[in-house]
Amino acid sequence: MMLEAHGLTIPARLHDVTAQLGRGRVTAICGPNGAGKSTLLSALTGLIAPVSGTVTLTAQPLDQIPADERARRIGYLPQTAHVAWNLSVRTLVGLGRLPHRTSALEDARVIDEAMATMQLGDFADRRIATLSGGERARALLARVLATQPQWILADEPLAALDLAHQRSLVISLRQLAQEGAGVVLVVHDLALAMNTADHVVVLDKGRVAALGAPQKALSEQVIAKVWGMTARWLGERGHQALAL
Ligand SMILES: Nc1ncnc2c1ncn2[C@@H]1O[C@H](COP(=O)(O)OP(=O)(O)OP(=O)(O)O)[C@@H](O)[C@H]1O
Repeated sequence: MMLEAHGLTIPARLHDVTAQLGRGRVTAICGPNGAGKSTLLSALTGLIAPVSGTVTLTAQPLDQIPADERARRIGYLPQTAHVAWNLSVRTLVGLGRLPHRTSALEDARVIDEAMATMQLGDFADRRIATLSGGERARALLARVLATQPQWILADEPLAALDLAHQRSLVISLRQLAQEGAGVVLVVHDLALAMNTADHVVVLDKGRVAALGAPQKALSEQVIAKVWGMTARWLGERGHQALAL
């Protein structure tokens, strides 16, 4: 039930990165710009191959898992919100069903559910090009949810969202983790990572700088070393804020 990176190396991007990600929990990948977060996430989906090292899913090398099965098991939300075709929201979300061969009725039920989770009910017939950045981000995430993957790997899924939609997405992602999904998020907001994640991987210049429970991996010492900032955690656990 693990998605594991073993000694991943991609020259100038990742250096000997080893990390174990578990299902049933939310993992945050944090680090400064250029630290290798997006590279690690796409290597974990199998989209880019390391020069050395391997990624395994439940102990099986990712490159030995057929592409359609991989697409069913791992849902990936890239950082860019570019959509090549000006589809309706419902059609876009429906693309998430492509790796499955289920009935139209079942597909429709799952698509409705994914759109409801992302509060897209009113947008079903709208064209993607007419949406705001945050609405588009929610539609792309609904497409990932429509796949019902065991793993959700999302690169900055909260960046374009307003406060209320951030909150509701965090609750949905935590709920999915509770139901057994492995949720892996690239997150810049360290307070969000501290309050939301069960496990944090901190990257710095392509290497793992810290790893573990958020209190440990995002300690004031780690923040000083990796981000070069003097910062102090305030507030109670689960509701912490970072004072700079
Ligand atoms: N396609 C590529 N070819 C070569 N180098 C790349 C490529 N994509 C990214 N890089 C470099 O690899 C390093 C890691 O990039 P990556 O996008 O993984 O960082 P990141 O931590 O996600 O950054 P950010 O917070 O800015 O999104 C950076 O130095 C970047 O310039």
